[in-house]
Amino acid sequence: MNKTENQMLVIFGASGDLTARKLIPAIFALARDGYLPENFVVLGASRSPWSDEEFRENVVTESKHLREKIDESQKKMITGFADRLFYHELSDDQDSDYGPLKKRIDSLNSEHHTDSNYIFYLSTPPSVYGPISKNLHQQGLHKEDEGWRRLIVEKPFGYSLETAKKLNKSLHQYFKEPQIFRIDHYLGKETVQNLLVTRFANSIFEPLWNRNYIHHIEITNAESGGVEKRGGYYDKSGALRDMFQSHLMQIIAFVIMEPPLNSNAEQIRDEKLKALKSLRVMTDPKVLHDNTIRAQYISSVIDGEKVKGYREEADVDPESKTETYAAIKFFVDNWRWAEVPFYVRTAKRMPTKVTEVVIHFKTPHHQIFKDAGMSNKDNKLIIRIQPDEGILIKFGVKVPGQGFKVERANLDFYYSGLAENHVMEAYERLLLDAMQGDATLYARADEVEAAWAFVDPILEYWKNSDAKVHGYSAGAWGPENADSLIDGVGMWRNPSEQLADDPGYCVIC
Ligand SMILES: NC(=O)C1=CN([C@@H]2O[C@H](COP(=O)(O)OP(=O)(O)OC[C@H]3O[C@@H](n4cnc5c(N)ncnc54)[C@H](OP(=O)(O)O)[C@@H]3O)[C@@H](O)[C@H]2O)C=CC1
Ligand SMILES: O=C1O[C@H](COP(=O)(O)O)[C@@H](O)[C@H](O)[C@H]1O
Repeated sequence: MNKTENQMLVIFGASGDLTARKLIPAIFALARDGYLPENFVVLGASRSPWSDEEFRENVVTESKHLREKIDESQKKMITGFADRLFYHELSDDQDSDYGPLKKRIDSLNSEHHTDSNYIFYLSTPPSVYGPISKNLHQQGLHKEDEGWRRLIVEKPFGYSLETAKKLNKSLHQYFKEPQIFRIDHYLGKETVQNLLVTRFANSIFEPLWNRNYIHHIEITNAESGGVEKRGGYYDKSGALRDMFQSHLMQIIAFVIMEPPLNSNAEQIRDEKLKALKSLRVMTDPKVLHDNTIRAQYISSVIDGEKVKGYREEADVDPESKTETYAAIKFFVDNWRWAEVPFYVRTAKRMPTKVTEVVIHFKTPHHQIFKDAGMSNKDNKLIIRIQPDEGILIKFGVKVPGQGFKVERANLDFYYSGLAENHVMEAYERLLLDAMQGDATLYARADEVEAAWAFVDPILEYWKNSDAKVHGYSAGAWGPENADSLIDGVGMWRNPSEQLADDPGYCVIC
């Protein structure tokens, strides 16, 4: 295990939703599981006029988010944990606020022996990432003379290629690239990391991982929830910016990248960058028309309850054209993937919450059992990212008895079946990595820009053309024409069922 040095975590946006819902529960879990160093404190900073005590109550002792995640035996640890939390009020986020903030950091550092090692976590609206970094720089808090200094930046990272470049430029004025950790919580998911292991640690997969054996690849990211309380943010963003540009592009990069020289952060990120740069950027309106679909959920009844349509959600423009469903077909212009189509869809208000990658293999060139019941779409590798994290392989077996009747069979693996099956939450894993200075699972500046370079023309096309915003009933698998995108190769897999329920003989369950 890497060493976690004594340190202080300074969270900007400490009074916000993310801090209470994800960050503090993740830090608590790290403390509970013995991952924190001996000397460790959290300093929350935001404009709400809270005391240390109020901060501790709001995010720890009275927090429903933390209580939901822990059992009776862990409740005893809460008080000791809360004592490691402090709060500093920024009066109105003025430059003049940062002198007093620096003093507070210095005094906590001497009192708690955090060895001048600081992580600054930007969990504020993106518009203040630049100003906060500038102020930290002005106070000399970027300098690594005594301890080290790191900056974690939340998503969204930019709104377009241009704004992402501007943000990178602005952050690079104040911090060096190796100090900057751009978070993408999907990279913290165990099964996303397992994509690399599946591919590069198994000689039964890697030799097949190319255009010679793979027919097409399908990725589904579905959420059953709607926009919840984030209508204001989401209406300016949409599914392509919110999920595709970040999380799905990272998954795509892991699926298509070449083997890195080793598992070091820079080697992996170099290969991801090369992979993202090899996506065929679509600019021709006809190509964009034929290969992209956008849609919005419309009001419907789910389990006897009426569910609002997207345009009726709070803080959403009643005439909004923002997509809550996006499906994109694309190609990758390199030797490994030439002519292999990729189909990726992401949406809110689908029948279930699921994320999976499906590798569809080609049929054997010479088929001696084609009249024996084996359809040509039967060899699949399904990598289930969430829920029921695991892997399923589908292949043909002979039905016992006379003759050669072929049926599909499943071979599956579930993380839940492992004796050691504690799957770390994404934020736990990523925070621990940043505490240890490991940037492998964080996005680099050039990667983020490469992802935007692919997405930008689609957004531009949707904004400027009259490309239709289709409707789909909340709780359905997208608009009626969703299948038209993929019908050249079959149908979208229905991922509603648990992996094990997928039809086929269960060979090892
Ligand atoms: N919530 C979530 O599930 C997710 C959030 N994110 C990202 O995390 C970040 C925070 O999100 P979330 O917690 O939901 O947002 P909230 O609106 O709940 O919180 C924002 C926080 O920033 C503080 N803040 C607002 N304006 C300023 C300012 N000018 N200077 C300093 N602090 C400011 C607010 O506190 P105060 O008013 O007291 O200053 C508050 O603590 C955003 O970038 C979001 O996109 C990413 C993924 C998921
Ligand atoms: O970043 C985001 O992710 C969530 C989905 O995350 P998951 O881990 O629950 O799959 C999404 O709901 C949100 O809109 C988006 O901003």
